[in-house]
Amino acid sequence: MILELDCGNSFIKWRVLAAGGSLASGVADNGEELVRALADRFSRQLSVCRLVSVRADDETRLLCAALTERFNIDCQVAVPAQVLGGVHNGYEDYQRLGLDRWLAVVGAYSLEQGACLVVDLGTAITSDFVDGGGAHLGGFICPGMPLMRSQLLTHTRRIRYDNAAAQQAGDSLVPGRSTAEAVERGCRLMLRGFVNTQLELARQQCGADVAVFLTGGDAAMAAEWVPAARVVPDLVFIGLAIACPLGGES
Ligand SMILES: Nc1ncnc2c1ncn2[C@@H]1O[C@H](COP(=O)(O)OP(=O)(O)O)[C@@H](O)[C@H]1O
Ligand SMILES: CC(C)(COP(=O)(O)O)[C@@H](O)C(=O)NCCC(=O)O
Ligand SMILES: [K+]
Repeated sequence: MILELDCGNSFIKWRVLAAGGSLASGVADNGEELVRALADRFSRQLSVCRLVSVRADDETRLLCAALTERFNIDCQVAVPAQVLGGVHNGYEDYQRLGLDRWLAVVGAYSLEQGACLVVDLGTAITSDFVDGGGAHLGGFICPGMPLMRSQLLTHTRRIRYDNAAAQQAGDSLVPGRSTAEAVERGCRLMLRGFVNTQLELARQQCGADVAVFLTGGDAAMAAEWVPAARVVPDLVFIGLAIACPLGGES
C-alpha cells in the first residue's frame, strides 16, 4: 500500500492507495497526529510513501524520519522541476514556485491536456495559469479564508465570534446583521471577487475555453460561483503520482 501526503501550511492531507485505488484518506494537524492515525489502521501494510510539502525543510525531514522509523518505509519527496508532465514551470526561479501549486498544475494539465486555470483554496489562495501548449504563465497568491479571519481577529478588539456562529453566518451573502455574518460574508465576497477576476484573466491569457480546476479545503465554496469549474480535491495527489512514480506505475 502506498501512503501519499500533501503537507500544507494548516493540515497534512493523507491517503492510502491499494491496488484497487484509494483505500482511506484523512487530515491531520501535524506529524504526530498523522503517525497515530496511520498506526491505528495500517501498522504493517504500508510499503512506501510519497509526499509533497510546503512546510520548512526541517519539519519535512523530521516527518520522513518518523514515518521511516514507525512504518519502516522510504519516503519519496517531490522536488522542484523546470518541466514535468508536459508543463513548463513559468517562475523566474522555478525552485521558488510552491510545490503544491506546481503539482496541482501538473495534475490539472494531465487531466485536461489543454489550457487550465488552477485555483487552490487553502491557508493561502493561489491561482496558476497554463496555456494550451503547457506553458505555465505564473499566478497569484492571496490570503485564504482562515488567514482573512485571523487577521481581523488579531488586529481588532471587538471582532469576536465562535465557530458555531461562523458556520451559520456564511451561507447567505446579504448584508450581515451580526459580527459573525459581517465578517464571514465580507471575506466570502472578497474571495468571490478574486475568483471571478482569475476567470476573466484566464480567458484573456489562455483562451475562452480554458478549463477551471478548484482544489483545497475551501474549493466547494468557490464552486458555487464558477459552475463550469471542476472541483478536484485530489489534484495535488494526481500531480504527486507524476512527480514521484513508483515501481509498477507509469
Ligand atoms: N472539514 C474541514 N476541515 C478542515 N478545514 C476545512 C474543512 N472544510 C473546509 N476547510 C477549510 O480548508 C482550509 C484548509 O485547506 P487546506 O487546503 O487543507 O489548506 P493547506 O493546504 O494550506 O493546509 C481550512 O482553513 C478551512 O477554511
Ligand atoms: C503559496 C503557499 C503558501 C500556499 O500554501 P497552502 O495554502 O497550500 O498551505 C505555498 O504554495 C508556498 O509556500 N509557495 C511558495 C511561494 C510561491 O509559490 O511563490
Ligand atoms: K493553497
